[in-house]
Amino acid sequence: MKNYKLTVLKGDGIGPEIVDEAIKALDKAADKFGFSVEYDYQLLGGAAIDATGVPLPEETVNSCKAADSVILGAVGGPKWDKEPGNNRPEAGLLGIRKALGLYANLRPAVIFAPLRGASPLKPEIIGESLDIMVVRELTGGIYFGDRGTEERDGVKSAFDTERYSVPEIERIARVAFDMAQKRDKRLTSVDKANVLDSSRLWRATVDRIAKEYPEVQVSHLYVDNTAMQLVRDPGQFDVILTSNMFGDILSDEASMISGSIGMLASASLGGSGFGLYEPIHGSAPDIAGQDAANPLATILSIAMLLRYSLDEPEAAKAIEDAVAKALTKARTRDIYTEGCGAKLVGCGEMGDIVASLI
Ligand SMILES: NC(=O)c1ccc[n+]([C@@H]2O[C@H](COP(=O)([O-])OP(=O)(O)OC[C@H]3O[C@@H](n4cnc5c(N)ncnc54)[C@H](O)[C@@H]3O)[C@@H](O)[C@H]2O)c1
Ligand SMILES: CC(C)[C@H](C(=O)O)[C@@H](O)C(=O)O
Ligand SMILES: [Mg+2]
Repeated sequence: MKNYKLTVLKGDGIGPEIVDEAIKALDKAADKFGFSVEYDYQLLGGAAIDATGVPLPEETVNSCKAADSVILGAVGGPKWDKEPGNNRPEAGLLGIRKALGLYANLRPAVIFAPLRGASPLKPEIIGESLDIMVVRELTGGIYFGDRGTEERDGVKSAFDTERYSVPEIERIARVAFDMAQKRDKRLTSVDKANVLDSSRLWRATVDRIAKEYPEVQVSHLYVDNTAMQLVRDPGQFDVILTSNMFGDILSDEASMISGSIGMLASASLGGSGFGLYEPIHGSAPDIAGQDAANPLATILSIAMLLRYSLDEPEAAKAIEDAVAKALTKARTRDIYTEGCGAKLVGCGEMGDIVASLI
């Protein structure tokens, strides 16, 4: 029997609640499809600061490097907001992405049919279906450029630098083009080339890589226009290729079209089979500990893990099908609407229902 070794980083806030439900689904899928999973639980973020003084302990990095892949909940919360920038929980998250070389972040925004009424967009705007893949560069750009705070002549200032090299753009562009080639063959590269040098290099590099993929139809949009187009006509997008910060912002926007940020999964990959799987949302301190969080983004991240890293496509599909079925029976608060026909449940019950349907 195949045995997979996974490092699990529950993190903070709702992190432990949603990860527990995701593990339930994975264990059920393992039973059903005949493989086993070993978990190594490690600390990241605020939980790691409390226990060790730093958001990314070396033991965590070592465990992740020795694992087949990593499952992550979310990090951060008001308790640690006063930590210096390089010791915040979020610095731990950026640190683990960088340490593992996970430069490609896939964030699929799909709408499950039962949730059409939960989307803030009108049905005629959503159209028949919605299936957008945001490909976000994850280990470069302004998140990792030179930064600092300084004071001159009594005036304080701070700066962060957006910097991209040609090889960084080339490798993320290839991920997005490969993805588009397997999907509807439409790729939109999003930048701010009317203002930023880094975006002009991005655009020129994407155009050069595009020549390797003659079947893929490429367009370029400015990020401000993209934010508007996503709610005007989301169906125009297939694959969106963009930088670290623009991808962060646009994927939160795209998530809402699918009904809730609690629905959007993600895979962070580095060119090998190894990956880190996490929901795109944060630690939601406002609902932590209330059994109110939607665990489906994390459960759907497990489906991505099974598909992209563990090569268990049938188990992945079984989880996605179970989520689709579960949505007709039960909903957490964020996706519940009056008259939807499903019952209002907490995080734990939602996880139980999904697991029972696998
Ligand atoms: N990947 C990560 O670990 C990650 C991502 C984003 C934010 N954060 C951190 O999380 C903390 C809170 O940030 P924020 O409030 O801006 O973003 P957030 O995503 O945590 O929450 C935004 C809103 O969405 C709701 N929400 C999020 N996930 C939900 C879920 N699964 N089910 C139901 N509702 C959900 C929250 O209740 C909140 O109202 C901050 O410390 C931030 O830095 C971490
Ligand atoms: C918490 C933060 C560092 C993180 C990011 O900006 O990448 C989050 O918003 C995300 O989308 O995963
Ligand atoms: Mg984000």
